[in-house]
Amino acid sequence: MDIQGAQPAPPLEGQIAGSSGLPSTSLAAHQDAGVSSSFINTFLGDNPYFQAGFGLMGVGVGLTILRQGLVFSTTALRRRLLVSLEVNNKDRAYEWFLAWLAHNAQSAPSSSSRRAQSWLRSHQLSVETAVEERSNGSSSVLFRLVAGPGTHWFKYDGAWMQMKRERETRSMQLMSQMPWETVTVTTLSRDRHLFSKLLAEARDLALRGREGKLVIRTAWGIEWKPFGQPRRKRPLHSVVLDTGMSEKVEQDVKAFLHRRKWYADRGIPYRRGYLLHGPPGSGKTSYIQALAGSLSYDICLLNLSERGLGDDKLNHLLSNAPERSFILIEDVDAAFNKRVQTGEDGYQSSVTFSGFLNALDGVASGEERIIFMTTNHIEKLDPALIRPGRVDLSVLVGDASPTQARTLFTRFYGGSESVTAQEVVERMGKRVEELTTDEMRKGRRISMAALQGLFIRNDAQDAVKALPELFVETRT
Ligand SMILES: Nc1ncnc2c1ncn2[C@@H]1O[C@H](COP(=O)(O)OP(=O)(O)OP(=O)(O)O)[C@@H](O)[C@H]1O
Repeated sequence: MDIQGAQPAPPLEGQIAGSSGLPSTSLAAHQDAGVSSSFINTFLGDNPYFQAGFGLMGVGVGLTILRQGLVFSTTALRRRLLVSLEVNNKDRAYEWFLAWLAHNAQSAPSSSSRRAQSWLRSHQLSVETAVEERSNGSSSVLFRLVAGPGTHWFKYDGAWMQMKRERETRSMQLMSQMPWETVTVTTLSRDRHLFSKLLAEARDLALRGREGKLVIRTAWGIEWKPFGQPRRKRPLHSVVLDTGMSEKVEQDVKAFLHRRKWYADRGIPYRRGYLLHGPPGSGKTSYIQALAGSLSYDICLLNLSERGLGDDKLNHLLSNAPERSFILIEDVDAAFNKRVQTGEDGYQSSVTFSGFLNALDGVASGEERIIFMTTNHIEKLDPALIRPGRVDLSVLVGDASPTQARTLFTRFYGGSESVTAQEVVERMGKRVEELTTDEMRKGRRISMAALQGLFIRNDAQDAVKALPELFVETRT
């Protein structure tokens, strides 16, 4: 092939003029225009660089339009076909959902629950450590693998779901100093009804784990957070108080709980304060925990010496305790006996005595509130603290009375099927009561905690023998 012949002839001025369609007389007049037109044509039509630039630009624009079209149609499709659920770690459902997912991941797919077949499709896992208490009192530490930050897939009730766990690393929750986290679950729109089922299952699983358990919360900044795993409830009758005392407190709390409307009708703040005072080891704390458990209440443990706790935070915490919970302030005498609260390390808390009094009965107090305070030294308490309205019922929980000692003995060693064994226990129980009465006449006492220790260490006969040695002179 003749390559020369195939090349276009170089353009001539005449050809350009001719091609413009002008008569030859106007050629001179339009010479300038012809020159520039020729220049543009040369530049646009024949310059390979310019042609390539235009081509590239065209391709770029085309691609951008295509991409935007794709984004647009994907978004539209997502909107129509997919549905997402977002839960952040401020919400209680967050923990429930992760625990539910971990639970099903461990038991699937041979799980007895066919509906909740779910398992993690991911290599990004986080560990959660839990302490499991067994019915015989022993406990073991369990590691549960939960979905870590990243993308995971699971199947629930026949529907595939994508779960994205994201952690915000640049900002922290102000009070708890925990990072913000979000879980987004996405599935097909037609399966949206599964979200509420799934959340209900997660909630039920969490609550089932708490059934028969007592949740103890402590303050984290201005929030109440569970402290450790829920504990097994202690039966109320296992805390042996002096005759009628347990019933007195229990009935008072129950009566209060039934009088919500009565308080509202009279415009009285719906709150009640209890003070349990007495020597160490007499069962004050155990009783409050057992009572909370028997009423299906939780405990919010408030430490007034806590670093960083000021009047404002205290006020907020007391006004925003979770529903169905007792606020427990232990050793309240230690906190304010000099009206300045000093921690063991010399740290002085910024909670002031007047701030505490205001928080107890200030205007900001929340709806229902039950506060229990304990002390070993009621005489050290400021009268302002124990006046009615702040403390409505004050109960002395003392050292073991003869009846208490005998009841505790029977609880430890009784319960035999055999009549003769029961008789022996009964006889020895009476002996414990006599011994205790004798010692008390001499002005000597024993705490319930010491009795419990004695009964744990010895069999019935040895316990009765060793009993007199444990009495101490009455405390002044
Ligand atoms: N009345 C009681 N009945 C049964 N057990 C008791 C009783 N009193 C104390 N105990 C046992 O003694 C231990 C200590 O009890 P607890 O902490 O409740 O006493 P406390 O009065 O709150 O003591 P402190 O004033 O030192 O805080 C617990 O293990 C508890 O089981």
